[in-house]
Amino acid sequence: MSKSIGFIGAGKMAQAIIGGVLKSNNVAPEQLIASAVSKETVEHVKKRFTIQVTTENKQVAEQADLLFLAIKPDLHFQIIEEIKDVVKPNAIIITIAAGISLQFLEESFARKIKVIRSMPNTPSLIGEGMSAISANDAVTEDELDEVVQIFSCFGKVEVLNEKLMDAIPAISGSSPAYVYMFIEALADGGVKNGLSREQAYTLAAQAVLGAAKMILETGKHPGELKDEVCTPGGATIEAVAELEKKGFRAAVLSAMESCYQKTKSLS
Ligand SMILES: NC(=O)C1=CN([C@@H]2O[C@H](COP(=O)(O)OP(=O)(O)OC[C@H]3O[C@@H](n4cnc5c(N)ncnc54)[C@H](O)[C@@H]3O)[C@@H](O)[C@H]2O)C=CC1
Ligand SMILES: O=C(O)[C@@H]1CCC=N1
Repeated sequence: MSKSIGFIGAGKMAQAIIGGVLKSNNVAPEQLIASAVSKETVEHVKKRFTIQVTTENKQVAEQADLLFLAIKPDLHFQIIEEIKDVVKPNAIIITIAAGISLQFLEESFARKIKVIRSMPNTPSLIGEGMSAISANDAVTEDELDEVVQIFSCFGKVEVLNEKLMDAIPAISGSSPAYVYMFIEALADGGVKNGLSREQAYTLAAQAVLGAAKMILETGKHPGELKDEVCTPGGATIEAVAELEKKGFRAAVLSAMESCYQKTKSLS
């Protein structure tokens, strides 16, 4: 990959993608450029990743073949106004924002332009991201393959019909937050039972990682894997019964519904 990759916005998610792309060794730091408003942020990003940085969004837009809009949803219109006349004619614009549709991007640029709607997540930083992407019809198959390759540098990627994109924050974009809450709660329980904090985080996080990998690598149904842990008359089924009584699954579904509705309201 020899193209220039630009990021307008250099916050948490942009840095996770930059870190993941560089970790893959498929892209050199000189190919990346990022802009942010504050000098502190650009200096921090430069020091952390040794990529090009600027406080001028137009400089990124002029240079990038693949241009990530890594800004809050409500800033898209304003920033597209700022850059739309200097974006390269064949550039592919990739938003990572919740709720920003392909139609909104096309209309904001007010011309036929190659646009991709994506929803990554923060584990991209360590190459374990999960992203979903959707392209408009101006993006060719070869270009989409190239974008998939970039996203694959920092994790798994699914190409979806855009009508499913509002569902993605709830299941994989935002869900690391709920998983961290679960790990924190597991660790609190471990500490309550006498483990050190450090031991508790290691034990809890590795159990979650291992359980997730069992689903991906064995292809077994999560219910079957759960049943394998529950010894008849044993300790696990007591915990499972308590989680059911306290509405664990219902709480997750209800949280996801709130996330989905909020995502839809952002569009
Ligand atoms: N944090 C997460 O886990 C995920 C976030 N996203 C999406 O990523 C986007 C950014 O979110 P975060 O990185 O979490 O936020 P953040 O607040 O960490 O980063 C936002 C960045 O935008 C920059 N910015 C603000 N105004 C600007 C302007 N006028 N010109 C250039 N840059 C400007 C800020 O300097 C900052 O670097 C959001 O749209 C969010 O929906 C998507 C998936 C996961
Ligand atoms: O909280 C948000 O709106 C973004 C979208 C997915 C993760 N963070």
